[in-house]
Amino acid sequence: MNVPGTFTLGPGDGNARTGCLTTAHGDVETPIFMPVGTQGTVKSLCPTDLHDLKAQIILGNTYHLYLRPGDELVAKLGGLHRFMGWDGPILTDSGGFQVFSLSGLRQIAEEGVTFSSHIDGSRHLFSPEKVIAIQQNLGSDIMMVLDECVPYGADRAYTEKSLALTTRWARRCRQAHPGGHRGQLLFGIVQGGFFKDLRAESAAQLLEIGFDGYALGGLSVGESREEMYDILGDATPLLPADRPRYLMGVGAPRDLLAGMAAGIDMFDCVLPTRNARNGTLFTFQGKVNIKRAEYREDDTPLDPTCPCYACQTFSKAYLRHLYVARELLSYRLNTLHNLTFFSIMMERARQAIRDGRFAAFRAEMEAVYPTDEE
Ligand SMILES: CCNc1nc2cc3[nH]c(NC)nc3cc2c(=O)[nH]1
Ligand SMILES: [Zn+2]
Repeated sequence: MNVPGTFTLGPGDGNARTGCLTTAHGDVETPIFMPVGTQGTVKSLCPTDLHDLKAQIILGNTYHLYLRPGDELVAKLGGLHRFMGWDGPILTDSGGFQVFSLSGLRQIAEEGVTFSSHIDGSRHLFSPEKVIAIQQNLGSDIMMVLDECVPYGADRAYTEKSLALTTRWARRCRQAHPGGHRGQLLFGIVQGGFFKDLRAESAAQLLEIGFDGYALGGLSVGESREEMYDILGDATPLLPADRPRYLMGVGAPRDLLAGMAAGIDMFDCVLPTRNARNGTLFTFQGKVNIKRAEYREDDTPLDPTCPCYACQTFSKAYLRHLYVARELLSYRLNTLHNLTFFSIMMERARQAIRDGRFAAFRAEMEAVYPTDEE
């Protein structure tokens, strides 16, 4: 068993690469898509479902779990793995992004960010030290530093000032969690908005501090696809090739392919789980909007090539009925299917990279997923 944090590169194809990241709860084959389990659950699924669809690692949100049920409680009950019954790797974000996108009345200062809970309005402070303590309590295998996700459209002066603070926070996070502490890894987050020189500065500063992996933050925040790809292509090579590279909040099939082509190893996005709940299903023949009337009498499976329980057991007509009737089973079957699709797509991508045919695989998928509006 390798030491947590060991990252072994496998065959590559252009900038795309395969790898294996060792964590305290098992190895993760990359490139990997991480299902989002915001409040200690991937909505509507049991951990057994996640194992069945070959999920390797899931994401938990520090902001939510800190507010409810509380990180101290989770620690007292044995940590997040035991609490939620998931024995595989868990990555927790640092809450920074949720604070900026969910809470009200937030103030940013040297000490950290103060905010009001979206649940009961109570006031809280997330300092670098605090978010490290929370993630240590949760016992996640990969922790993220506290950062400011610079809003899309921020000017250079704001971006520069924010970057300097984010780097000081990253240093404080590293000091609060020295390398190898209890096998929990710590990833830094590159910011710098859409200014390439600031992105380079951010990456260099984080490298100097030294992290177990490096994330690209501040993307998928409302920018156009071309703006994201421009920064992606420019910033990814700045991240050390021998450490995992994580593109936060991405994404649609097309964006996963672009990320892998640029050399990204890890992804997370609410798309498959959120879209499942609004009836948008992903198949290898393209997207299916299950609520459409055309499926009312369609007795065929959603995707005959899909091994998931929903496709092996039910017709589109039934899936449509459940959705229209707002039945709970609709969320479960749709989520099972969408995460199975993402899991299979990533497995096929890893194999395509190993076989040196990633470009062909990407073209094949893009023919089916031309320009996802997401
Ligand atoms: C770990 C918390 N920090 C942190 N999370 C993020 C989550 C994102 N999710 C999206 N699009 C859905 N962009 C993101 C950027 C960041 C980012 O810049 N920082
Ligand atoms: Zn399926």
